[in-house]
Amino acid sequence: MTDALFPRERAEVAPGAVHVPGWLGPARQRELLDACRGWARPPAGLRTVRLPGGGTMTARQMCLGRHWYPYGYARTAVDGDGAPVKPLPAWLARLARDAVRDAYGTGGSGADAPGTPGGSHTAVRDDGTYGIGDEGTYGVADSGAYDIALINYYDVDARMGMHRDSDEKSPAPVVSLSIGDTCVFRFGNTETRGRPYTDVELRSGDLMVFGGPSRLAYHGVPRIHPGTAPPGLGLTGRLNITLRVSGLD
Ligand SMILES: O=C(O)CCC(=O)C(=O)O
Ligand SMILES: [Fe+2]
Repeated sequence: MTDALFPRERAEVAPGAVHVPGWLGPARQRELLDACRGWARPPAGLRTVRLPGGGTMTARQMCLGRHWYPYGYARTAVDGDGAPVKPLPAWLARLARDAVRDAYGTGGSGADAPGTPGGSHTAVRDDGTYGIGDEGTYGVADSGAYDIALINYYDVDARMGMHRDSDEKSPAPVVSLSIGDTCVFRFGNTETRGRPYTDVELRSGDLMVFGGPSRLAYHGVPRIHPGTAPPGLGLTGRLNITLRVSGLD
């Protein structure tokens, strides 16, 4: 009921960090969920990530394109079963580009309406670069294609501590897609793990893009709200897909 009274709107959480609620429609969420179930199977499937300090991450993870481990990228699951990482499909790389366009433009057409132009104020320029207004390209202009996906699965008790996505060489924005249970996503600043930060509720289908001045901001997931996934989706817990440009050869 609250949804109907107060529709959630696109919001710039920090400069270059944009939340687009409901960007993925129900059909697109189900497609992504099905794809994730396939990628989660071995080889190089879902794994528990061990941290150098001896702890483990509570969110379990799998990767496409390149394998992320603390703290770098490899072509094989070096801290898992050692198998070659699965390729990032072209459709997922295109989805990332569309996400950047829609987050930094004004069209908000959503991923269920492919090809819908972003509107007269779209931030996609003639030379193919993006930006909010005239503030800059936020690192997209010179970047190559989106070539990495990190996919995190959170059960009810999983969290992610405040960290920066800093193992990529490209300044291109990080694209984050959420499926399943709602979470609290904490978006902070580039200096410290602490305040100031903004807590954003990410629900199934929501998009977050963070680039430009926010590309290296600390962020984390302090909490999952159990049982909040859309009833028809058939997922217990939360999946998050972050898409990145590696800038690696
Ligand atoms: O689950 C999320 O929303 C954030 C994931 C994240 O920060 C990461 O994979 O680096
Ligand atoms: Fe991150």
